[in-house]
Amino acid sequence: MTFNILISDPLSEEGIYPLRQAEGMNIVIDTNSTPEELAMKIGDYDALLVRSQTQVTREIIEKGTNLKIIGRAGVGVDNIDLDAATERGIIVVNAPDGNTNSAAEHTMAMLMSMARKIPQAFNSLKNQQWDRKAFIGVELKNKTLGVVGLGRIGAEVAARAKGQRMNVIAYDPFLTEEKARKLGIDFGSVEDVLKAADFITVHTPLLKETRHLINKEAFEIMKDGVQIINCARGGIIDEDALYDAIVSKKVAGAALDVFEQEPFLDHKLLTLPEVIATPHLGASTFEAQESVAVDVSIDVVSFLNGGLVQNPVNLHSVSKEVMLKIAPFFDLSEKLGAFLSSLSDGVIEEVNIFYSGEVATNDVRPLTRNTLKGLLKRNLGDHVNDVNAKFLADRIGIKVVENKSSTTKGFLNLLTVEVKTTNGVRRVAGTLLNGMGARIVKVDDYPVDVVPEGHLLYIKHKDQPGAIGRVGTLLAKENINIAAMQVGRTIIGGEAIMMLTIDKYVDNYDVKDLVELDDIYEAIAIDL
Ligand SMILES: NC(=O)C1=CN([C@@H]2O[C@H](COP(=O)(O)OP(=O)(O)OC[C@H]3O[C@@H](n4cnc5c(N)ncnc54)[C@H](O)[C@@H]3O)[C@@H](O)[C@H]2O)C=CC1
Ligand SMILES: O=C(O)C(=O)COP(=O)(O)O
Repeated sequence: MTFNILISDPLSEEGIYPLRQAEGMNIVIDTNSTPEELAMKIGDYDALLVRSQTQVTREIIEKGTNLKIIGRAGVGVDNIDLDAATERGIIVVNAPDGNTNSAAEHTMAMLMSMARKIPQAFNSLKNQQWDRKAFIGVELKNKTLGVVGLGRIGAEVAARAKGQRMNVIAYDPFLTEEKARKLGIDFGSVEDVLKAADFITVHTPLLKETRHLINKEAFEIMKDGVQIINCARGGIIDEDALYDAIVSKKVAGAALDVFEQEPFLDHKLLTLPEVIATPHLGASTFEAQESVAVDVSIDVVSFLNGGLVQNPVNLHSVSKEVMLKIAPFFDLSEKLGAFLSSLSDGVIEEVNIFYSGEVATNDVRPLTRNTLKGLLKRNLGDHVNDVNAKFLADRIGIKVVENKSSTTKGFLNLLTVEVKTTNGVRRVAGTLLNGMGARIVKVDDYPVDVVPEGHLLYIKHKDQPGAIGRVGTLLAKENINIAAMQVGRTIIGGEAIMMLTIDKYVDNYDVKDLVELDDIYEAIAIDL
């Protein structure tokens, strides 16, 4: 059997050795096609291998009628429409470890070049200027580096910065005090990091939550003269806000490897002398390119030959028998996890999943993985799936416990998920109603009956006349329309909760005025 493989971004020739060596692989390297040309020819291929430049859009995926696997020789999969791939049953694999070191080294190179104005000085010298006054830099020693996103690359950067005798403070939703202590760094909220740092470097994926994480408001709370690095993804920093912050002298320097729109030839940030930049070179070393290409090539060969893959991004792997019995619970389990990821705050330490009733007689591990996927997706993005969710939870240090029982408290089946964080315990329970789909039936100790979909608002309030009216009035002022509402309480006149389904996406900031009301204790936006 012969498989047609298309490589549409430049990959290391040494790295694709596993593909070249495997039998039956017809490899075509074509790195010059326009998106239209790619869409025309993709139907001929079984596998597509890319880096960050090829935009693997829904259109391309839908035209890939023979496509079985997409290999991303690198980390970020934001150039691949994962939903479209999953819908078409196309597995996406990436190479998450191969370029960590290179990206961390590039970040340090950018940090040092920026601090000592090396690119600017070099340019001046090339223009036949011997100018020693214009390029006075700052030392790194004893300065504070703020790291936003302490995953693989962020952690490597933190370790290197300590080698430069810098103090490091980091924020990551999965960073605990204990972990920070072990790494010899400080930890705090995003605000703490932004306020304390002389240099700030971001290392998160580009997600809904991280888009413009560094915006006008963020710049305002930073130290005067702060310097910024982005070697992660364009879009994490709001480029217009960065431009204004540099012009106003709030920000003294910026080192950028990635941009909101790539590639480009002209960029207004590059007109500022404080900005140094590289054209997305973080992973561009011989070592990293060989390593990531080897990793995806091995996965592509293995997958096309019916084997397992090491780095699946969207694979749903359950046996047929298990699938038949538990498949109806997949969506509910993911939504319970997603619900709790919004409801709970603090660092997640433990997840307890209680399976009751008939569902508990099955192997429920795929449901557990799906719950974890829902729970972790908010911070880790779309590369979390039911295959890698447990692995990621383990890696982060989250204890996961499955409990089974026959007691269902009146329901045929009941799934209860409980999350312990550094700030307390939160719980949500759901069931499948015969012929009526999924329902959330309990939030913490409060009974409710809520369809787990769309835009929800959880509000905890004092059970007294007028509370509901005040919430309605305030939401109306914000032009937020209520589509459905549920109230739950355990005792009359005590604490109670409202679960609202609303017509548009809001975040916690949009509903912050609710908690200013005397009888409202919590207001949390939940998007399912
Ligand atoms: N410039 C380049 O050529 C390269 C860029 N990258 C990019 O670097 C970034 C980091 O990559 P890795 O470290 O491998 O990923 P990773 O998945 O190991 O780490 C990302 C970390 O960001 C954290 N995070 C998520 N949301 C957050 C938030 N709102 N605030 C703070 N932290 C948050 C996650 O908890 C996770 O620990 C990615 O965007 C990746 O695409 C990676 C390699 C090369
Ligand atoms: O791995 C990543 O996320 C990167 O950004 C590297 O991108 P590249 O493969 O060099 O186009």
